[in-house]
Amino acid sequence: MEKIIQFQQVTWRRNSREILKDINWEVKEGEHWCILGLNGSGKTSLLNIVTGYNYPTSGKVSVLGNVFGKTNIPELRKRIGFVSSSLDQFSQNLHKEITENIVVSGKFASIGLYEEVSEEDWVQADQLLESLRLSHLKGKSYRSLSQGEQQKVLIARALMSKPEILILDEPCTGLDVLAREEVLQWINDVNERDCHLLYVTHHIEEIVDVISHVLLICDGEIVAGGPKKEVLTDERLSETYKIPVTVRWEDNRPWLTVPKAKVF
Ligand SMILES: Nc1ncnc2c1ncn2[C@@H]1O[C@H](COP(=O)(O)OP(=O)(O)OP(=O)(O)O)[C@@H](O)[C@H]1O
Repeated sequence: MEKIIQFQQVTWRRNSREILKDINWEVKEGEHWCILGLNGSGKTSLLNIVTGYNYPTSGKVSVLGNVFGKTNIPELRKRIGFVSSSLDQFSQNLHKEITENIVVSGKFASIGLYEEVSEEDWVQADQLLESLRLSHLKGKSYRSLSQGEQQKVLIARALMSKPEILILDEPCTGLDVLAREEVLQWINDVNERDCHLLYVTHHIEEIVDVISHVLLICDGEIVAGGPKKEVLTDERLSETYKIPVTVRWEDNRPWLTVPKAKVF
């Protein structure tokens, strides 16, 4: 089985502080991972190594068969889709655009359309919108969409370049309960493509069926990584979140209970 991501004894140091420590992690073909950890635990730093924005201080990294240090990172990045709230920095441009323009722009890693779009690209965007059940949003400006629809459009945009890895960094932040369930169900359904999800969240109940594996990080170190049912235990999550917690499963989805906390 091909390895999609492989970290071997990876550390990442900044200002003489070890932010990631001795990370050993493997994502294999067909696996979809969720990454959990407190604020500042190192999730973004880890993902920035996958996308080549951070370079490991020591250790070995390979992504999609490319060994870091011997590979063309910009070329590799074209094979990785990324949806994060940091896209907000483009929001002024984004809000004016209509759905299909935003989706097709995913081909060029831009927000506005500055390059010639071929007939083929429009057909692909059209097919994508249809297969993702988003055709009804065509012609509508981004600003007129609900937050849930906006998230779906950004994910569709990331899929336009047919990524082999899709990073979703807290895609449900800011959504109300109903919109969140809709987006989660949609992610669950649409992920029948040859694309490996890396899903970051602070809410374990967002670990829907499609996510097969979980990585727990605490203070830059891996607490556990593996099949979700093995990893999401009271003990390991309590260690990750530094507070006693209990997990219960409902319809194959985990939920967290936190005991009454002392508020200082
Ligand atoms: N470029 C950098 N230089 C110095 N320190 C950094 C850098 N990037 C991240 N850090 C520090 O590394 C630690 C881990 O940060 P990181 O953003 O990876 O955490 P995170 O788990 O993604 O947090 P959050 O859930 O809040 O997004 C933090 O203490 C952060 O301040």
